[in-house]
Amino acid sequence: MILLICAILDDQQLRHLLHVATSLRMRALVEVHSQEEARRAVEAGAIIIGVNSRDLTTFEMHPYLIREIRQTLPGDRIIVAESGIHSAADVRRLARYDVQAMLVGESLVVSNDIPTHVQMLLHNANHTTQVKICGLSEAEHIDAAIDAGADMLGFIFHEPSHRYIQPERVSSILAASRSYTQPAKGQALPDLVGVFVNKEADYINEVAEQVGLHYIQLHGNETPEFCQRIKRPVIKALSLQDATELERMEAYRDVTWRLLIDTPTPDWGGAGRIGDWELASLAAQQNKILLAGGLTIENVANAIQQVHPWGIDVSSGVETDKKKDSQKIAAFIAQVRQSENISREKLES
Ligand SMILES: O=C(O)c1ccccc1NCC(=O)[C@H](O)[C@H](O)COP(=O)(O)O
Repeated sequence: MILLICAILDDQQLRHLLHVATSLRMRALVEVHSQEEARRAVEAGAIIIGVNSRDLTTFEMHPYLIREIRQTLPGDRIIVAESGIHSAADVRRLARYDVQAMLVGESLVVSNDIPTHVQMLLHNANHTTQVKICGLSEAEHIDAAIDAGADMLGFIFHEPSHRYIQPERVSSILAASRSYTQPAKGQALPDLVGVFVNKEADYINEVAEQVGLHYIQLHGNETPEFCQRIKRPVIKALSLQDATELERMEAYRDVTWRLLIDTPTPDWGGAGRIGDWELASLAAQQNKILLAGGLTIENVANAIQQVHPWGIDVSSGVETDKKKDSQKIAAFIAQVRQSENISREKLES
């Protein structure tokens, strides 16, 4: 394998060296550090694209660059995340961006125990469950979610819900969150998810831009065609009534980022009711799903063990009297991580 750094090659050189590599049956890792370089790499025909978070001229780190660049790269390329990969949270973040490989240097060099560090990175790349805390509306609960290691934060833009938050308020509560504005060392910032029910596509795209949402969760009757009009990766919530409905998922597979399996309820979602985990586990065998509906500190370990979802989504289960509860948020996420450690120990024994 050879390394071709986009920043020091013009288009002609890049194409030529890719051609030479292919003719010698070598593979090329084409490294990029901007959207423009990513576009050039794709146009030159690069198959393996490395997104380096480190700016090689200033050595400054841009850990969230990969989130933006990944969304514009075609799904058939092999994506390698490069630089700044230290913690479990860093690796879970990369798993979320569907990168296929990671290139780790510094964190191994400075580690006192390289085998354990490698094991930790691999475990988090392959066996962790993404956690989304949904229905947030106060800075203190955003702090609690980030401190506990939440992977995604959800905001409800559905007016009839008691969890409704005005889009303009999201920026102010994020600005008021100490953990969001000044994350501790080793802490990765979660991605922001906006939850909408049967809203116009233009409105959703506008709110996404205004708030800086990373993902859009569509929780109503939105069709696969509608999902394609959304300018951010879509999480489509589906409430499956029975096994015949598993076919319905297929129509959404190519036009969404993830599917979320929720319990059918008249108010669309967030009702705190457990769904059919057997059905969800069939769905999880076919797709990377988020499991939602009535998850709590008490039942989440069983849910993960039975369903094997890619991620889980909770709202009511981390509330007391219909308000988010920081202690429950922390205990819920701790429970998820503990259940992963138990499964890892089982795998290793
Ligand atoms: O939370 C709401 O009020 C809500 C209203 C309308 C559509 C979706 C809604 N929530 C989405 C979620 O919070 C989750 O995706 C999921 O339904 C979790 O629910 P819960 O059973 O409360 O954990």
